Amino acid sequence: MTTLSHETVPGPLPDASPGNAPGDETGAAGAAGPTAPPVLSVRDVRITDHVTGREIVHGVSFDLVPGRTVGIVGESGSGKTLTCRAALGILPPHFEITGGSVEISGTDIAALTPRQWTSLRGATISAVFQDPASYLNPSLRVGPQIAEVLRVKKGLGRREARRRTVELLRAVHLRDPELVYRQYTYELSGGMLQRVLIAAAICAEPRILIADEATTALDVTVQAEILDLLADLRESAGLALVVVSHDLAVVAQLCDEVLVMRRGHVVEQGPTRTVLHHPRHEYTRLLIAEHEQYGLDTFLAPREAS
Ligand SMILES: Nc1ncnc2c1ncn2[C@@H]1O[C@H](COP(=O)(O)OP(=O)(O)OP(=O)(O)O)[C@@H](O)[C@H]1O
Repeated sequence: MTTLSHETVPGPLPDASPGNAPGDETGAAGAAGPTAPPVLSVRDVRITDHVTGREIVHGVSFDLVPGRTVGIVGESGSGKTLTCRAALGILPPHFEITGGSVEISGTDIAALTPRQWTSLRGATISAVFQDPASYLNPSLRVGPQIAEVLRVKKGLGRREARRRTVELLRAVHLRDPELVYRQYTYELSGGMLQRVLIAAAICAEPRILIADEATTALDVTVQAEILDLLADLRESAGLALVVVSHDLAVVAQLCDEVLVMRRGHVVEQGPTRTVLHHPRHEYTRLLIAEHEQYGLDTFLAPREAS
């Protein structure tokens, strides 16, 4: 992994993902290149809320290959999280995929048994969400919670699981991993917690990581570090990433392809640069205009000249 740097900070003006040469509209090839078979294939997915009988997500499609990143942006309530939860097999109880399909490493998830889901989650597809505290048990030290996942998913013994957990905590750039291992969530800052959660999400070496607003609650500098970390993991482990964000700057920094969602529809989709430089849909233009006040224009301007 590379050293994390505050210089890549973001805020709002990062460049697209590291493998992208200027003008390369196809984006980073990452570990496997764009022609590798997709690890995640979402085809015209529709999601219905059975309480209201209404379709909430009206057809989302994308393919994700190792080492690449797909971004999903859009206003609150547009269906970004539901789409991710559908791919993870964790839709809220009264929601259901009512059209299309999701394939993980070539397997249609509709055919998976609960037992198969259990072995797939964490080991093949994993996720980091916005609120770390809600995914870690506050009454247990954080290290043993990750070690437990390693024991279950990787069959490691107690001592080896502990050793590997400390290694993972170091890999996500926590300064004193031995100490963090023994700490409780309330003892950690937001940025530290988010790193712990990333360590937990990647501990079983998944091929796909979904980061749903994973940096939203963090200040700009910590957000930059976490984004760097995700980019590092993508490069070093060939992770395929799905990044959900309301922040176009985050998407500009990390994603090869972007989907713009509004009210359950994908209104625009394509290589990140094409979408950000030449938005075709009025709503995408609006999103970009909203970001310009934070400096996305300085990201866009040099590219327009190239
Ligand atoms: N557990 C739930 N129960 C009831 N309605 C839900 C639930 N989860 C999502 N919804 C509804 O489904 C729609 C899509 O929600 P979703 O969480 O996918 O949006 P989102 O784009 O991720 O929004 P945000 O950016 O605020 O997270 C919204 O109208 C939301 O209110």
